Amino acid sequence: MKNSLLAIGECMVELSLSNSHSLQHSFAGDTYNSLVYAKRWQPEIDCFFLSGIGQDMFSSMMTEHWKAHGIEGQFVLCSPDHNVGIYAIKNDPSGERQFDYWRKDSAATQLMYLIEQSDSEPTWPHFDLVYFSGISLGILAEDDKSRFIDLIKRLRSNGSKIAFDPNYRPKMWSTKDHAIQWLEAAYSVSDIVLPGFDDHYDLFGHTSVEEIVGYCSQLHVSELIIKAGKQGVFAFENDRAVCHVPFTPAKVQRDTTAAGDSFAGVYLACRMASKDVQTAIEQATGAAGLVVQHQGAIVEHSIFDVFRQQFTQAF
Ligand SMILES: Nc1ncnc2c1ncn2[C@@H]1O[C@H](COP(=O)(O)OP(=O)(O)OP(=O)(O)O)[C@@H](O)[C@H]1O
Ligand SMILES: O=C(O)C(=O)C[C@H](O)[C@H](O)CO
Repeated sequence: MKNSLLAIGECMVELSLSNSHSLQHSFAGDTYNSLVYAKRWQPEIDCFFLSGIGQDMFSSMMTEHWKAHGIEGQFVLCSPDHNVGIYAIKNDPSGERQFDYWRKDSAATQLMYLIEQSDSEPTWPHFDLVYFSGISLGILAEDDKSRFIDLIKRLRSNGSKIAFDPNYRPKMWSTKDHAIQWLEAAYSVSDIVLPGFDDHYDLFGHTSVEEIVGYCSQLHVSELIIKAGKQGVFAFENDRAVCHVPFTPAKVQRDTTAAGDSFAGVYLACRMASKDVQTAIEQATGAAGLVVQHQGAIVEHSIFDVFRQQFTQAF
């Protein structure tokens, strides 16, 4: 059992409309969501979040949220003059989500400056697995993106395994080529990559799983998990097909926010607990199938735990 997981990225205030048309809030962000689901699936994993927060009211409420979810925030850095970001979820009648953001210049965008200024990196322990995403990179200034990739390289050369989800958000990139440049940099420093088929279709025009595998092979990705929507999930290890897990539609699709994040969190937690790739995908798709039935990124703990207990009995 590998025991420590570090996720790097941005957690924001999440706003969504409740049934009564009043606003409800929570705290979410793609890599943070994955961390919460990893912790819920394998509570024995020590889950750490690395980000920037501010001195605003929402920053303190956010760190309380982390504590309540068992997420260790001791490496988080506090900016004296930047606040945390906000996003709002809009759902269409089929539950597909769209986001509006208020995150420009948020504290998380200052991460590289905050790390360097605090000189905290030498104090970090070894992390068995480090997880980041295209959003973790996309929020950073151009120079900071290179420094971030260098940080990942250092963690990797110190023995951490690296996992990456492209989570392509077109608005974060000036052009597709800009996104591709950094996605390639991220793939080349990662061991496990979890792309959506749509990410590769939108960015490269890939229309088959084989094309995606061919592309990732050049970048030496050793564990490739392709989430291909209704075609299911395809797994490859060192370019060799390992398994295909078919899509099982949820009873209702209320809000697809964090479907991919919960998938990633549960998948990585299972792999850290030495489960094989197929079992990890089956458990991850099960968890994501629950998450889409609920509003917001993080499903209420009690509902999720009951689900996990019942679902994992079958394994
Ligand atoms: N309606 C659904 N029913 C069951 N499972 C679903 C449904 N929608 C998504 N999933 C599961 O979630 C996984 C990830 O979904 P998807 O690729 O749409 O996420 P995503 O676009 O990365 O989402 P996000 O960026 O919000 O996290 C799918 O591979 C599937 O296993
Ligand atoms: O879009 C982002 O940056 C977010 O992290 C918001 C959502 O929680 C996330 O996208 C869901 O995958």
